[in-house]
Amino acid sequence: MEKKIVVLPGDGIGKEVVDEGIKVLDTVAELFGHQFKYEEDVIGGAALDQFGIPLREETLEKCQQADAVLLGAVGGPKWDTLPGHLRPEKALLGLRKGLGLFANLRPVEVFGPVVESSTLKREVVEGVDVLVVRELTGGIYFGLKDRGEYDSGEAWAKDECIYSVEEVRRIAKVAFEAARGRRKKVTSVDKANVLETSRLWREVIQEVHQEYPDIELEHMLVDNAAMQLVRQPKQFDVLVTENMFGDILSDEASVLAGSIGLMPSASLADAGGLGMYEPVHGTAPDIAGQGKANPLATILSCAMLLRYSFGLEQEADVIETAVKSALEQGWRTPDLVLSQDDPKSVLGTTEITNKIIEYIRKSALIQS
Ligand SMILES: NC(=O)c1ccc[n+]([C@@H]2O[C@H](COP(=O)([O-])OP(=O)(O)OC[C@H]3O[C@@H](n4cnc5c(N)ncnc54)[C@H](O)[C@@H]3O)[C@@H](O)[C@H]2O)c1
Ligand SMILES: CC(C)[C@H](C(=O)O)[C@@H](O)C(=O)O
Ligand SMILES: [Mg+2]
Repeated sequence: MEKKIVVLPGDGIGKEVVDEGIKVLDTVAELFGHQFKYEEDVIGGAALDQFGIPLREETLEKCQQADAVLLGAVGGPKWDTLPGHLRPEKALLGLRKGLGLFANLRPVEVFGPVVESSTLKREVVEGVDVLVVRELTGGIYFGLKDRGEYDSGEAWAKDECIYSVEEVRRIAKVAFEAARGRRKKVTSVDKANVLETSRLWREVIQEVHQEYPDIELEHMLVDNAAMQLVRQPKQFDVLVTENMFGDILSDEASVLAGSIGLMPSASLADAGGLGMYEPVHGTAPDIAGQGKANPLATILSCAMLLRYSFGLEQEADVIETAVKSALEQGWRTPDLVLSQDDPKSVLGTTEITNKIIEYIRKSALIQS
């Protein structure tokens, strides 16, 4: 199979982890006889430094013509004082909107071997398998678009939260469809006791649910959901929510998995459309340049890329199994080690990737 992947490393650890993801994709391509062509471009702070804007029109066009996009992360202290429209993070929003990527899938799986990396009790997190379906191109992130912005020093600032019926309907369908292939339960998270957009959200979710009588639906207010997620996470199967709640709850859910460095994501458009794949975490300025960022979230995002954009199930499985094998054998990055007394073998970004590649090669050998 021949495919074109646009690679956008971004800033901070973005580049470090994306480099590792590409090594893994290259290994899979070699072993399974595929040809992946990469086209790299700058976005976020890197694009600001080079071109004076966080997202260039030609970058968006390149992505539109690609088969998939692999992204690291954007932002960092260097650009924190810039006005809103120049923030590196706006590049990400521009890409998501420009590519129509309204459905963000953030799986939260607790890998058995790293269950001790979670700060929560073993019996609470062991076996957790939640899919967060986050609406990605609506809500308060986009409401104020083209209507001006806050200038530091002004007496007030404003963000608008807007959702249309259609925006809610299409993400509801993604959630119910996903639940059909899982444990058949959807928890819709909103703030319907206060927000008008949440009242609309709840009504539309209920309406779409009529088409999915085989799926159990429950509604939960977001403050309670934040609490339930760490109190009793195994009650959740698919959790569907709006843009900002999904951002916050998915970072919170990373505590179940043991580290945000283990959390992959896929951002998808309508069925068959382009997909963008990125770790859930940011540019981690506190550890950037030290060779100790956990690349597994990006490597698992590459597996999602193969599965969702290229339909390469077996190749995706091989990557996921290799990640599990490396963890089972006790290999860890520093973020997964809670105590200095832990006897686990701690590896850097490149070293743990090399282990994953070793396991991928071994499993391909066994299968052939
Ligand atoms: N998708 C994105 O591009 C994205 C996502 C989140 C934050 N950001 C940006 O990143 C910058 C830093 O944000 P932040 O510090 O709030 O969040 P962050 O996710 O970058 O870091 C939070 C904490 O998690 C740790 N961490 C994150 N990823 C890790 C990894 N792979 N391995 C080991 N440890 C990891 C960091 O060291 C840090 O202690 C900000 O500019 C923010 O806007 C970008
Ligand atoms: C950097 C930021 C715009 C982004 C978001 O809020 O969506 C990030 O936190 C994420 O989770 O992908
Ligand atoms: Mg986030």
